[in-house]
Amino acid sequence: MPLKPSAAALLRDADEVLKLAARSMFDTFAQAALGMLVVDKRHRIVWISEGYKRFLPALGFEHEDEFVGKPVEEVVPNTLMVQVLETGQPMLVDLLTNRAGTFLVSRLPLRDDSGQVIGAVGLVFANHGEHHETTLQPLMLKFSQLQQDLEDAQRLLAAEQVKNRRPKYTIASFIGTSPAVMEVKRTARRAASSDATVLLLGETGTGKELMAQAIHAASGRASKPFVGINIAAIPDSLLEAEFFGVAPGAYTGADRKGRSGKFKLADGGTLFLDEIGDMPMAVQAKLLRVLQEQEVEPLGSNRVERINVRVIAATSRDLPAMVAAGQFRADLFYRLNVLPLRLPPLRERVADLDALAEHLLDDIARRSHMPHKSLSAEALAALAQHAWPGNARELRNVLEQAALMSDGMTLNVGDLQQALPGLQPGPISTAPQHQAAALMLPAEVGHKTLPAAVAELEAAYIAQALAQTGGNKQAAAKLLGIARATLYEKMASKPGWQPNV
Ligand SMILES: Nc1ncnc2c1ncn2[C@@H]1O[C@H](COP(=O)(O)OP(=O)(O)OP(=O)(O)O)[C@@H](O)[C@H]1O
Repeated sequence: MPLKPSAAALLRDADEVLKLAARSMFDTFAQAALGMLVVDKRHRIVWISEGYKRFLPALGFEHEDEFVGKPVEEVVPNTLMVQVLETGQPMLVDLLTNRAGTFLVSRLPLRDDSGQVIGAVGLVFANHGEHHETTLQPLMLKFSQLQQDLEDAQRLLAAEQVKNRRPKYTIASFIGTSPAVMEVKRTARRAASSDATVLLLGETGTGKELMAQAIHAASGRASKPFVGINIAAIPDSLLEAEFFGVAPGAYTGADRKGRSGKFKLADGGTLFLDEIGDMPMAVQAKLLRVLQEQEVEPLGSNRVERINVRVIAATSRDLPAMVAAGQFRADLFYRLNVLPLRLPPLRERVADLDALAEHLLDDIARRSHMPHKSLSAEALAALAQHAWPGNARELRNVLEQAALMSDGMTLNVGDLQQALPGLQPGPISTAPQHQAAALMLPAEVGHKTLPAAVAELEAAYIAQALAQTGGNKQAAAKLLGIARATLYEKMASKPGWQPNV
């Protein structure tokens, strides 16, 4: 009768079997996997299998001894081995993507007799690029298909974004015929015909972004993208990635596949840098280099990419004062200030108020599917009294609220006061009467040509009609016996036209 083994002997045997099993499994995995590596608890690679050596060139290493001994996170981009060491939790199946390719991997912690994590083993089972006859092939094929679908979707999205980046505005969309605006538009047309950097200066809401899009649309780059970036809206720590992009494998998380920066997205077109005065000094130095070299280096890459981008910058801040205070680099300021364009605040071009309000009310009606509402002459006179610190944007908001809250088709001072409680009624100008009086026939003909005299009479006659109809252009056109469009044309052709102010 065979001897019954003692409990102690059984335990010893089991321990032996387990050790043997562990060693044999280790050898089996080392052979079955494409590659295998072992790290110690301080993250250092202590061993790699024969198969793993195939990945070294793609990871940027020629010899095993340059790789072994290094912390794993430094030499294998995007690895999560450190997480396994820190949590002691295995990751049985994961996809790892880095500059060597995409791989199906497993990561297992190694523990000592007391259960302490003393290291980890990483196994590479399948390489997405290679088609091995393995049981994992269906899974990798599925992954391959999904990745292809994702790339197709990204390409479609990028094409859509380029379409959406086409500018919405032209120089004619910048409403206004006051002398200040006519001068701005003339300079903008000149700017559009060159590739020089434009610096748009002006208070908030004066139309800097609109003008940037308009210059792009009138330039030779109109068919290429217009890309805008609001520097004030982006945290300082993310600005560089936003501008210059991120190389694949440089980061984990959302950026692990890399992404293009705004400079690259705007290649061939125009990059609009809004709120340039809010740019941190460290990024200013890098921006200056990109503007001078027309080259960008994505974060985490050691390759520079050539770009061809026209820059339009804008700010509402006093850049020369910031330069004097050491808050803005003088060299960058001079590099940006090639073609400065100052957009006048609304209070300096009250003559445009009527046309701008009319345009904005038209736009508000179109977007909200409401009927078009007009302003009474008193309402317009009251608007002319206001200082408009928020400029056209503030005017738009006031008109939008007033249009929404009022029932009638004509907005009066009371309607506007609901949206802008401090609004004061203003005097209605009697200028047309003065002009009409001044048009009495002179004692002698000669100091004015006939066309000039006719134009003067026409302007005064139109002004008189508008005054009589309380600024209602439809009614004024009727009184004058011309079409409304003709009236607009005539008004637009007269710089500085101030019918009601
Ligand atoms: N001259 C103009 N003609 C027509 N619309 C205008 C004009 N100026 C401004 N607007 C309108 O006013 C709003 C604000 O303009 P925009 O965003 O271009 O101003 P901004 O100067 O860039 O402002 P911020 O400095 O606050 O960014 C927009 O809806 C724009 O279409």
